[in-house]
Amino acid sequence: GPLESYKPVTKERMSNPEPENWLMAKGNYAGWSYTPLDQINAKNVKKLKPVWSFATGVTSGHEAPAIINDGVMFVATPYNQVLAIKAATGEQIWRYKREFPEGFSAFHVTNRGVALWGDKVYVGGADCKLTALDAKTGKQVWESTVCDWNDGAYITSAPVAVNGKIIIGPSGGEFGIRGFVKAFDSETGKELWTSYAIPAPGEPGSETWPQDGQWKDAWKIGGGTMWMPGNYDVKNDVLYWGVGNGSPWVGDQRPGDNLYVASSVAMDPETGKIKSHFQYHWNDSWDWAAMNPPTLIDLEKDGQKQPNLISAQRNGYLYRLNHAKDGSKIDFVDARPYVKNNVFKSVDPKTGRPTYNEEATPGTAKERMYCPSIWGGKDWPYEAYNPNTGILYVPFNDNHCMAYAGKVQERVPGQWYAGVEPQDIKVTIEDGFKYIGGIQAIDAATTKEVWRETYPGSWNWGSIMTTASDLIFAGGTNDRMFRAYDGKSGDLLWEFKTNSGIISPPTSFSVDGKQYIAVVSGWGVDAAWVQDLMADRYGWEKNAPQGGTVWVFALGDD
Ligand SMILES: O=C(O)c1cc(C(=O)O)c2c(n1)C(=O)C(=O)c1cc(C(=O)O)[nH]c1-2
Ligand SMILES: [Ca+2]
Repeated sequence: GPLESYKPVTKERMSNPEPENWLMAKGNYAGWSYTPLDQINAKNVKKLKPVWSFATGVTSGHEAPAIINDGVMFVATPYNQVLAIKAATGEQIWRYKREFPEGFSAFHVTNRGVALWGDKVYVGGADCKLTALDAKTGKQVWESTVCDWNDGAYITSAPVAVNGKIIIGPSGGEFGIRGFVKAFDSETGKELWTSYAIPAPGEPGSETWPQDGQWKDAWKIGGGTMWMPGNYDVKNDVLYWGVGNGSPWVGDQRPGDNLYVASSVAMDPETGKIKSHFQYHWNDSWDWAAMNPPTLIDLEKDGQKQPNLISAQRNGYLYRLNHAKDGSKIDFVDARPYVKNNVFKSVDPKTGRPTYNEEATPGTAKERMYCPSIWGGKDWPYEAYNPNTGILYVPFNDNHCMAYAGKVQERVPGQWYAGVEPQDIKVTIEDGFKYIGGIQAIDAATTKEVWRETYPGSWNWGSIMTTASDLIFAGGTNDRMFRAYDGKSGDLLWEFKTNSGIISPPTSFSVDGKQYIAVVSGWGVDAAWVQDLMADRYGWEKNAPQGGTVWVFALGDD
């Protein structure tokens, strides 16, 4: 039956999440994917055993973390389902399910999880809906429309709950969408504001788009979808959000820098106003979205304040930035490649602006080979930051490149509009490659690599979680493994083969003083797409079996 009691989620709790809970996608507003729990440690992690598992009954890629509030777990699945489960025992409390409308399809049918606020659970539907559910019963309280799926937009993101607002951005960067985020009132579902990633003519930044001529309307279909959850600076009340790739991918069909494509933006959560930005690369022509916002860190070394934003971006560079407290500016600090990038000839040490190798910049009817490929040094999976050690853990993919030649496509609402057909993309793997996927541990204070793990036979699509006991947990490989590593040395300490491959972020919680680790196994979407390609071409293992299952682990007796 329904829950008798439920602990409401307040601003105070979201700002300082209790160690026993995992109240939002990345565990805290800063985006750390870190648990303060430390019962499971390097000495005892070998005793980790599954305590329960639960088949969601759904296929397609499961990218939602298990969100936990006071012993209640919420898991979103592809195809518009949400499960509420007793976190310690695996007993189902309720299941919410909503059918897609007739004729609906989306390029990525996946979901990156729920948001919690008050006594409700919020979930985005691929068909452009944002739905509020009663946390006790799973019954719908309100539903609002975020985007128009007939136009090619769809939702995969987890919403972000800030100050009683539910904030979410749709996808559609390959369908000629003009990206945006919207905020809704958590109680009523009333739409409060919309913030576009691409300025309209006359707005600041519009001068970076064609003003006249053949491409003068490029801004209306210019991409820049804001399809991953943002991070939030609670103390200073500033939201940091990521902006995706340019549309079409071919940059010469939208001459100019194209703000705020491939940028991080700082926004006022009250109004959605963009206060400042940093653009990682201008006139994106590589599908190198900057959809993940930087991780907010607070580091001091030798009495010196360190840069307060860090991220491994899809373009293959690791960036450190400094934001003004009030969000009014974002300064470049430094950048270095963490995988091979053959496009950037240099990066201006003052501004961070790259110069390009034209030989690696595709254009209309101009085929060029570039590295990393569209999936980047790192696609959407979350990096993790351990505040005790100052180490950033980056799930990465290296040694992959691709070539394409752009063409002018007519934009038809709802249809593919990348300026190249998917079957004409030529993905190549570097001759004699030793690995593709891996994990890099990077000291945030120096950007020096501390260790790296590499996967000879797999890409890595696994978000990372780090713990107060200095372990990291990650899946992401095609062999269905879920693993624990020593965060300092990178030594593999434990692994467990699940039903399918893991592309959902691991989380941790405790009930009655006992620590658990949760992860959802369920291979699909781009991880599966690229593995099919590797199987055909390099004889890799065929795809991991499909099917979503929630796994929960705890220490056993031996
Ligand atoms: O431009 C966009 O709007 C957009 C959306 C999404 C998505 O919503 O999942 C992906 C991408 N782009 C993308 O470029 C990409 O590589 C990608 C991988 C995945 C995935 O779930 O495995 N989604 C997406
Ligand atoms: Ca994209």
